[in-house]
Amino acid sequence: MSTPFADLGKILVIIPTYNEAENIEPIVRRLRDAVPEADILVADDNSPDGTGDLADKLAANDDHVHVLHRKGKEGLGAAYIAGFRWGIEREYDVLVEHDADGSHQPEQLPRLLTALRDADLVLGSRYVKGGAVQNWPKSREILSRGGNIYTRLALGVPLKDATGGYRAFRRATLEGIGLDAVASAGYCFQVDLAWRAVKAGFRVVEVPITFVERERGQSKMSRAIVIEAMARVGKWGLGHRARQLRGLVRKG
Ligand SMILES: Nc1nc2c(ncn2[C@@H]2O[C@H](COP(=O)(O)OP(=O)(O)O[C@H]3O[C@H](CO)[C@@H](O)[C@H](O)[C@@H]3O)[C@@H](O)[C@H]2O)c(=O)[nH]1
Repeated sequence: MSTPFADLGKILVIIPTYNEAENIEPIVRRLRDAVPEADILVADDNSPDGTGDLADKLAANDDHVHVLHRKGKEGLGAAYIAGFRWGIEREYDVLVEHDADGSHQPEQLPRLLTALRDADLVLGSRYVKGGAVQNWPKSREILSRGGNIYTRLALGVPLKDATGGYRAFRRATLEGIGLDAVASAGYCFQVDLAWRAVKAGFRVVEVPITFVERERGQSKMSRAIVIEAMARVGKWGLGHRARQLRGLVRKG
């Protein structure tokens, strides 16, 4: 039987988890309902609350669900890189990033996949027309909007939401940007990948999503993650501007 996204090939949704015991079952169920042909990979960093065991139980009852057990908490970026490698080895054609906590709505995944037909990377965007955030503390929204302004100024990327984490990649995009070179551990990993894709000339498209603040469990956002992002993006920006300047001098 043909499925709505059969033309895109094999789809893998990667869910990184650290202490998401209350969230993992409902999010997997919603994803399975929203896009039944997609496989799911839970990339768990040995969560003390038993998320990995719960994911194993889901996998035991559903061939579409898989679990990657990692040895300990190494950050969101490292968990995604491991998940991407797992999916690339198994020749998935589309690899999706998806939070476990309900911030990303599985029901909006068809929108991202539809847009991927004419793109190499689709970013779920809170800050394009039609996008939104729901129930976020004002401080978090200011941090997120500020982070995106900082990114645009530093790197000159024409993206409204380069920090968001709801995305669909073609396998060729991940292969083309070279995962070996990605060193960001925390959420700045999102900027890192988007920027590399833009620089490499891939078609990057933003589609509106509604990001909903989690109801259960806790965000892993920390001061260290913010500092890593500011330092790395600032450093990349300086390098980028220096290269531009050298180019101008050479031309002049
Ligand atoms: N395996 C693993 N998973 C992790 C880790 N840190 C966070 N996660 C998982 O990554 C997802 C997002 O983590 P949260 O801590 O809930 O993220 P957030 O603060 O809501 O941040 C979200 O929005 C940011 C932009 O505003 C995004 O940059 C970020 O990627 C994420 O989507 C959740 O499924 C969480 O369990 C880690 O070290 N290891």
